[in-house]
Amino acid sequence: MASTALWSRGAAWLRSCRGTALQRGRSREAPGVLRGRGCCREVVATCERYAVRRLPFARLADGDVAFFERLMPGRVVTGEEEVKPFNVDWLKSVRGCSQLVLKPQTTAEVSQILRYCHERNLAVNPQGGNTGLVGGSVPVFDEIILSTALMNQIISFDKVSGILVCQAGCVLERLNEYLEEQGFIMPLDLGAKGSCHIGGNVATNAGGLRLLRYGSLRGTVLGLEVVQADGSALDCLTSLRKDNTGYDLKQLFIGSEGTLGVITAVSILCPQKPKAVNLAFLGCQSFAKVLETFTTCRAMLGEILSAYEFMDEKCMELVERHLKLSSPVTDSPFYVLIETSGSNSTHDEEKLNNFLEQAMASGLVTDGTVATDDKKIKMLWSLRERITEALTHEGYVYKYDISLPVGKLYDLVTDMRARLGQSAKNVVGYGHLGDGNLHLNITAESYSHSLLDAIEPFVYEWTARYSGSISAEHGLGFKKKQFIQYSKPREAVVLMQQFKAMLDPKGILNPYKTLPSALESSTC
Ligand SMILES: O=C(O)CC[C@@H](O)C(=O)O
Ligand SMILES: [Zn+2]
Repeated sequence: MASTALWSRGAAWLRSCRGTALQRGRSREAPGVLRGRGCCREVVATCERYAVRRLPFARLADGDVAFFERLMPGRVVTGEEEVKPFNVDWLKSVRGCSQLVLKPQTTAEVSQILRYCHERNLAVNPQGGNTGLVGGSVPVFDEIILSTALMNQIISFDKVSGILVCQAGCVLERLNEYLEEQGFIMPLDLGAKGSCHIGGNVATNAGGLRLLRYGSLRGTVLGLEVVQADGSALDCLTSLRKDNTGYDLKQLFIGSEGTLGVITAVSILCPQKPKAVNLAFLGCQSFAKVLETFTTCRAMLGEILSAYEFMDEKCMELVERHLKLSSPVTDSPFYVLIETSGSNSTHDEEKLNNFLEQAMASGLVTDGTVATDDKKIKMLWSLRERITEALTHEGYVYKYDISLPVGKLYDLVTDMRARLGQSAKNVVGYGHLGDGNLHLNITAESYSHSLLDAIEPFVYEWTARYSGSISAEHGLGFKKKQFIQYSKPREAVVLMQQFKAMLDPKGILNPYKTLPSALESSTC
């Protein structure tokens, strides 16, 4: 974590980067190229704001397309309409201008694609299910899109060890369904499970709803197969739980957002499917009570506690209004979801009931409902999982994914609300309280530069003041990369840039993402 002194230096570093590069950016090609190719207003604005300009990669030529068509006939997409959905992120806030999507099926094909692009100096945007929220999964300019959509084979599952080996393009929910049939589950669960790919999950080190119980992918991913920028395959696809031979290289690729290599296969340790799952959905009258309820339930439920999520009343109002869902618990400023996963339903229900009785008696909780059957559990989870979707109905959404000491989590929402007053439509807070992860979302009718100025860098300064992280689980992608120094000291960023330069000397892999580029930092 960056110390306060380093952070102050970091802020000055950022300001000087913006000043210098902006002036250069204006006189060069980026904004013109973007406008000419129909990029959306926000990406033009963001490129101007952070002086992102197209790096001197080669431009796609007819000969390149012909090469790929020979390599994988029928899996090369060039039609403008067909390429369109791959060019825009799920939030529709970042839009690239790629003219080519490649859909390899094998690691050998990924190798051949990257070897060719490396030689030709063509930039590549690796893309999984395209569910990212920071503009990391779509091209910024005309990068070739390398989609893992057809790399969707399960390679093996070992029932004794619970280790699954699969290709990177497997959809998370499909993997979970497959495992459930064998009495196991994925250690990861998130709202986008129906479309996100496991390779993308690993590349962003996605956190999600089960992290409290099963830990992060940094612990559950045992091995990776990665294709490097020059096309050479790196086989670290071990299924060993213990392996202390040299550096753990896979960790470098977990959370690297496709900037260091393309993940083609994953080996992952999967937990046993719990025999009994219960869900309590409760109303609390203050955030202090949300915190105390967490402390109490953790102490009383012990190892069967598998999730502790919270949302504020504004989230609930939007979910009910836009998605026509109806909450069985109402009239509370805060709501919490407490999930238990265990092996004995009688024992677990008894523990949960004891906790609920105490929580009600002491006034921690004022209302609530408990679900033990699948249908009701799913319905209650959807009130929390679909907040992201509900927010998109409100107009433009400014998203922040912050790690903080748990006691400070909601203060940021309150301070932001006071700061923005009527200039924002909604300022809402929800997230993975058990992991100290706040999702602060601000909505407005449409994108506005002045509202962004009121939010940033205030939100990052606030986070750094309490030694938090400006990206808990979504990554930095395109939208947040210029703010990395609020959470990392300059020395760490320089080291990261050195790793990038070593593994991808031409910078062809997911350029303009995750790190302030060497070009920009060299101007500082
Ligand atoms: O939309 C968001 O800000 C959060 C999305 C996701 O991480 C969640 O926890 O629902
Ligand atoms: Zn989340």
